[in-house]
Parts: sequence; structure tokens; C-alpha cells
Amino acid sequence: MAAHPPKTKILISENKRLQNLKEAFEKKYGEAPLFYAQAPGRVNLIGEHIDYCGYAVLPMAIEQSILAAVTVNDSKKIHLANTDPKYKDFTVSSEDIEIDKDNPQWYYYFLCGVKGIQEHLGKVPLSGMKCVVDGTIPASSGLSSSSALVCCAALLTMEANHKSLNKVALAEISAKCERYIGTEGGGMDQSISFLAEEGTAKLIEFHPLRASDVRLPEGALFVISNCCVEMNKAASSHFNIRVVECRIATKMLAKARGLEWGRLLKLSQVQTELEASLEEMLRLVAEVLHPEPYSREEVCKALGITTEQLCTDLLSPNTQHVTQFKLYQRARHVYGEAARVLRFKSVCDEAPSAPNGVQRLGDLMKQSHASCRDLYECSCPELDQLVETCLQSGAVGSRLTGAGWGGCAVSMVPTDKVESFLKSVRELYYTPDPRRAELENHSLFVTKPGGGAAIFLED
Ligand SMILES: Nc1ncnc2c1ncn2[C@@H]1O[C@H](COP(=O)(O)OP(=O)(O)O)[C@@H](O)[C@H]1O
Ligand SMILES: CC(=O)N[C@H]1[C@@H](OP(=O)(O)O)O[C@H](CO)[C@H](O)[C@@H]1O
Repeated sequence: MAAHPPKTKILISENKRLQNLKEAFEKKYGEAPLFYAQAPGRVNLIGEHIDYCGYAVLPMAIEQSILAAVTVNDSKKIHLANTDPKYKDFTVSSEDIEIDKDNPQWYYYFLCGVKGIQEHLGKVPLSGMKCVVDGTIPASSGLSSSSALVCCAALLTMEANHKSLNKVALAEISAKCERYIGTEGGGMDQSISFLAEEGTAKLIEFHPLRASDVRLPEGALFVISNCCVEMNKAASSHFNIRVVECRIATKMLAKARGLEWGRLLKLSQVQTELEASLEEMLRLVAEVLHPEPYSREEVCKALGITTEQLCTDLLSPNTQHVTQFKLYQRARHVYGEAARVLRFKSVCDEAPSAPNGVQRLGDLMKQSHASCRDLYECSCPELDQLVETCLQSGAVGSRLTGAGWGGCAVSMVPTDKVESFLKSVRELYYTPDPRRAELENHSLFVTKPGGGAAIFLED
């Protein structure tokens, strides 16, 4: 049976962040926290925009996290505050949780987690809670700050209501309930936030959800750098447009091969039904789809559906305006990237010192970035410039990580070159631009695989 998130006793006075949070909580509510919950962000090493197509991804948790201090009462009110003054206080009745997709405020992410647990427990009345949230994950930068917040809220709601669930169940509930905010993500972020273990990256596979250890090569470290452009997924339609394009491509490929296309939703399902290899799927894309964008009319004609059916069955609420769909490019990216994840994993599975291991992984990262940039079009000029700078500065591989359109790159750097790499990226990317220079402290750092979500009690 899958394990439950750890519950650890901790000396608050020996942990600066917990100590500061405890003081903020006491100042805000005039009482001491009962317990703390923490959920980490993640960096995805390879496998971008393929989790929602059903394909395996390869992330690791990072040290940065969402941490919350909590007390419980019988008021049925949930009071939320944040250590960052830009996130305003909010109070809501636990019997009346509504999430406004058109206005993705920070507390709605929190309430996604609460609502997910409430529904799982069968709409039982929830305890009242007072919470202060403290986050160290740069927001809207591809390191999963939103999912860490959702996971933290789900975990603390379980604890506040004296219930417990295993990590897999919590990850599945959190992936499902984050969709209340409107983005149709695939579950990578919530899965690694709960299933991460210190010292190892994970191959996360779906249907059923499972995680296996991936031993990273000796002699290289992973460095995160933020291009300093933010992109909020829920406040724009970029992300859901890609989800919808993949859904339409699924239907078109399935119909062309005589499958029951009406019930298929993910590109991986077409592969499973055809019992084909990923290489064969890439050939199928080239045979069936054309590189020119598809109009709505062409999609409707090919599938034999009306525009109304396209809008209600295939488009999401925030993609109703889209008129063109790049099906060929998106499907090629997905099948190609799914194959790169498997190659990355098999290189890692070879002996840690296998010949050219680091170089081969670096090449896969470079190919992944090129595919995200050119086929999936989820990069941006600043992120491309940063990836180039990282390669010039000594990285063996570098790529955007997370949703993209801004945010972070992850680079693999030979351990003995890390110092010169950091110096060079600082000089070439951050120092010349005053805004970037100001953000550099939290924007350029070495990262190692961290542990998953946990509850802390004061010792
Ligand atoms: N420390 C935090 N406190 C409160 N809300 C946060 C915090 N960090 C992130 N968020 C919420 O998550 C949103 C970012 O979500 P999103 O754009 O999906 O980015 P990411 O890629 O980091 O998940 C922020 O706009 C904010 O509402
Ligand atoms: C919550 C959510 O929607 N997260 C999705 C998003 O991550 P981030 O916005 O980087 O957290 O983009 C990646 C792209 O690989 C995955 O699809 C993931 O599921």
C-alpha cells in the first residue's frame, strides 16, 4: 500500500522559516499554530506538456515550497492570510466554497485543495481553520507554485479534519481539484509534490499513477535560472489552447485509423489502441495531419461534427475564441517528447558513469527545448536567450521547464564547471538588465532532488 505523507515533530526554534511563520501567525491571530503543512515545487527535467496527453514525465522536487501554519476551530470559517503582503487576506465559510475561474486570486488555489478534500470526504462539514501561508517558489515561473499551494491546502485540510490518505490518493485529488481554477493540467506537479523523495528524481507515469526512482548521473548538477518573465496559466488561454489542440489531434488521428474516436481524449490512447511504437506514431502524424494550421471548418468537416459540438465537446470555456489549430506540430512534439523521456530514463538506468551519459542526457534536453520552442511554441524570446546563454556558459544541456511562455530554464552542468557557469550566466543575462539584476538572488541557483509534502508538529 502507498505510504502516507510523513508527520514529523520538529524544533521550531531551530528552523528560521518555521520560526518566522509561527511569529507571523501569532501576530495575526493571537494564538500559536497547531500544526504546519509543507508541499514542494518541482523542476521538470524532461517531458514537457505531455502529462495531460497521458505520457510519463521526469521531474524532481525542489527545496522551495509552500508552507502553512494552521489552527482548527468549530466556526466553519476558513481564514486565510499570507506572509507576502501582495496576497490579501480572505475569509470564507467552509459550507460555501466557490472558485471564480475568471479571477484566479491566490486564495482560490488554496480553496481548490480544500474543496477537493471536502468532495472526497463526501461533502461533510469541515472544521473551521485559521491559516497563514508562506511561499518561497517564484510564482508563474514553471516551478509549480500553484500546485504546491493546492497540495499544501489539501494536505492541511485532511490533517485539520483528523483524516489521512496515502500520497497517491492525495496527488490524484489535488490534480483533479486544481482544474477548478480552469487550467486543464495533467497531474505531474501534484504527483511529484507528494511522491518526491530526497536524493532522487522520479519517473511519473499515469493511469495508474506511479513513481519510480531515477538516479541522476554522477559528475553533473542541475541549475535553475529564471528568465524573469511571468506567465499566469489561469489568467491566459495559452495553456488550454495546447490541451485542446492535442485533444483535437487525438480525434483526427483516431478517426483516420478507424478507431472509436468519440471516446478517445489523449494522444497516448491512440498509441495504445493501435499498439504502435512512438516512432510509428510520429510517422502516422506525418501521414494523416498537415503542417498548415487547421480552421474550425476543416476540423468539423473531418470529424463530421457541428461548430456547436466543437465548442461544447472539444473546446474549454477559455478557448471558445480560437479559430486555428496547429495539430501536426503539437502531436509531433508530444510523441517526440514522450520518446525522449524514455531515452533519458534509460541513460540514467545505465551505470552512473556510463560513457557519454551526461552528454547524451544534455543532447536530449537540447532537443526537448527545440521541440518546445519550434513545434509546441511554448517558449518566449527571453527564455530562448537564457537557454542559449546557459549553453554558452558551459551547460551540457538546457531547456525550458514547466508550462513555459516565460519562467525558468533547467540546465545540466558538469560539477567542476558550476562556479564558472553561474558567473557567466550572471554576467551575460542578469547584470546587464537592472530588473533582472534585482531578481538574480532568487533566480539563479543549483538544485538537488528534495523530499515530498509533509506535516510538522512542534516538538
Ligand atoms: N506564496 C504564494 N502565496 C499565495 N499564492 C501563491 C504563492 N505562490 C503562488 N501563488 C499563486 O499561484 C499563482 C501562480 O500560478 P501559475 O501561474 O500556475 O504558476 P506556477 O507555474 O508557478 O504554478 C499565483 O498567481 C498565485 O495566485
Ligand atoms: C497545474 C498545471 O496545470 N500544471 C501543468 C503546467 O505546469 P506549471 O505551470 O509549470 O506548474 O505545465 C506542465 C507542462 O509540462 C504540465 O502540463 C503541468 O501539468
